[in-house]
Amino acid sequence: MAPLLDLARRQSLSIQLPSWSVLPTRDALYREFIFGDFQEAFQFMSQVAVIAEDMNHHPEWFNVWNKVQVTLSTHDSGGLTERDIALALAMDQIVKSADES
Ligand SMILES: C[C@H](O)[C@H](O)[C@H]1CNC2=NC(N)=NC(=O)C2=N1
Repeated sequence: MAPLLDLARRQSLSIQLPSWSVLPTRDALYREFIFGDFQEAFQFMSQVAVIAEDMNHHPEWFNVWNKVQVTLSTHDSGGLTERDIALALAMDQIVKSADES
């Protein structure tokens, strides 16, 4: 079972994951992604799905048209672990690559 992030690591999150926030109500990362349309949003979700399966670490997400609201937490550990950071970074990389293409 992955260990929960320690305080120092939590304090680094705002630097490493500037587009994400830690929810006040639970130990989880949150980001809302906004795309041009549903097709782009779903394409993003499809790309994440492959990575999530590879990592065996899955997002909690909600999609309405061009928006994807993502919450990340490690259920087996009951809160934030390095696995959540890794998946968040992977998601950021997908949209960063898309923005640059
Ligand atoms: C059985 C399976 O390996 C576990 O349930 C994995 C799957 N994906 C997961 N995803 C997340 N976010 N947290 C987990 O603890 C987790 N555990």
